[in-house]
Amino acid sequence: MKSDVKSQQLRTEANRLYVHQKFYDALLKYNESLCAAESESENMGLAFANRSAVYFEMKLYDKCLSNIELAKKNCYPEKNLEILKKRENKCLQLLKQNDDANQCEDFLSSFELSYPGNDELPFIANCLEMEVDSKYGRYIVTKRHLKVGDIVAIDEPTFKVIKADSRYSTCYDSNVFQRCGGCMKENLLGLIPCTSCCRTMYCSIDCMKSSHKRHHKYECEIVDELLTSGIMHIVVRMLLEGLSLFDGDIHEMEKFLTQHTEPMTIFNLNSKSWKSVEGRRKMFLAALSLPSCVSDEKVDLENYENIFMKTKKLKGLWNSNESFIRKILVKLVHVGTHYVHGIGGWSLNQKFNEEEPKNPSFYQQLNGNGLYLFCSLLNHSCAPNIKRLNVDDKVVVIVSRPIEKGEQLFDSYRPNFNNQAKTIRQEALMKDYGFVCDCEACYNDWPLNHNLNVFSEELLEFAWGLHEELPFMTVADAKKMLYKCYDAIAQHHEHFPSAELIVLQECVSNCLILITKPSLQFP
Ligand SMILES: C[S@@+](CC[C@H](N)C(=O)[O-])C[C@H]1O[C@@H](n2cnc3c(N)ncnc32)[C@H](O)[C@@H]1O
Repeated sequence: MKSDVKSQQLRTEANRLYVHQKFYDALLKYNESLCAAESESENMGLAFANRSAVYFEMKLYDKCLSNIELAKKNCYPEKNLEILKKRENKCLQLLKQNDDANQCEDFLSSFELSYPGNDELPFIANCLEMEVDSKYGRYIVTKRHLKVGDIVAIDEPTFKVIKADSRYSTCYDSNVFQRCGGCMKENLLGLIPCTSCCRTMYCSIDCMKSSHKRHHKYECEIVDELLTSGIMHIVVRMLLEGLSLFDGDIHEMEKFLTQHTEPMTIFNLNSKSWKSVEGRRKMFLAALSLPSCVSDEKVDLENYENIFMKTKKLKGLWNSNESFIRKILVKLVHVGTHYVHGIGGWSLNQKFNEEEPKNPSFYQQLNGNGLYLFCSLLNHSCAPNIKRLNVDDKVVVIVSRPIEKGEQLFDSYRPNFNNQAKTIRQEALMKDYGFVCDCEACYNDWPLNHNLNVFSEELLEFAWGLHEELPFMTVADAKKMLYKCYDAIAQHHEHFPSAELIVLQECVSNCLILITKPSLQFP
């Protein structure tokens, strides 16, 4: 429920954080205060104005000006206008002097495909193809030799949701107050609130309108429950976005799905048609075509039924076609449980602390969950030959060991062979994915970390030294070291699995994560 009293309280808390120069936490609180403000209340204007003060301090003059505009348009009290005007003038002067360099960064520009893209799917290298057999089901092979470090796909989520995750954030729900609920993009916390709920913000009116149409009109009243429901949120989101492709008509949706039963994968799609309803329907079909990994009986829909009963709209939907909704939910729960990947990223005020573990991956937080149709086709090996890297909401697929022409690309669904005993890995893979793993690590009983071979003490020392130094390196140095690691892994590949190569692989992961570290850090 929107509440001016709550909004005022939150703004007071934010002001306190601002005074102590805790600008990141202050912005989160101002955003929370904005979300809580009742419509046409001066609390909106005041929160936008105070947010502009934070941006001013951070020398983000463009953002400062746009927030002053928002304050003026949203009931900022006339009597205080002079203060805003002063800030605006100062801002305009300073903007002339220095370019606003601290805009949101385009990390993807550091990552481009290493080979020409597929004609229909330009984000997948044209050397990759899908094959099918009775052992693996569908899988991805390469039609050319791939080198360590090659980028072979930059996959986009077909469906995605923000996740409220308190693990590494300073403020519970911080994702909600720093990412757009529609496109999920980070925009330095310069968001506008949903007009109805207190837990959704957007980067623009366009994102707000499009989200409302696709899912938020159903989710708005139960957004708190959904945000903390884990996989349930993306399952419900997939159903609602699917439904929006049939203008909310569940019977039309059922008719369409009954007529289109042929399995589909991303390789049946053409990215040029993705914005059209026809294209989106095909994407929805591709999501529904993902095979179930465990039996349908294991899916319990009680929580789903409960959540549908919480709002009039969802209850009406459920009651209008319960048997079909149950059927499709079972399918989507399989998809949500076995195919959805976490979307990770850096916080805007994450700093390395000497006392914390020196592993950059520790500093990424979980921002959301996404369904990636290309990555969904990657089978498992306990010794994978690719690595997935989150860049914004995309997944960049990078070759981590040389792959010969005709060989399969393997991801890893579990801890790798060197980090977990074979029996534990195999049991988990059987339980969760229903197959017996006979990857080269399982087949050859490759050892755990402490029993790995060492072929060069010198290289091992170099690798460990780098591992220690990496968290404190600049992004430019991390980029240089990344290529050094790629070269060393390629050069000594025949020694795999050895301690040196395993440590170097971890250095590669850490270098890659460091490259996506935002240069702007809020205090
Ligand atoms: C994420 S999907 C991978 C794509 C899948 N092969 C398909 O046809 O859509 C996971 C499923 O693929 C199969 N799979 C994955 N890795 C495998 C492996 N190493 N050996 C056998 N089957 C595997 C299992 O059936 C598993 O439940």
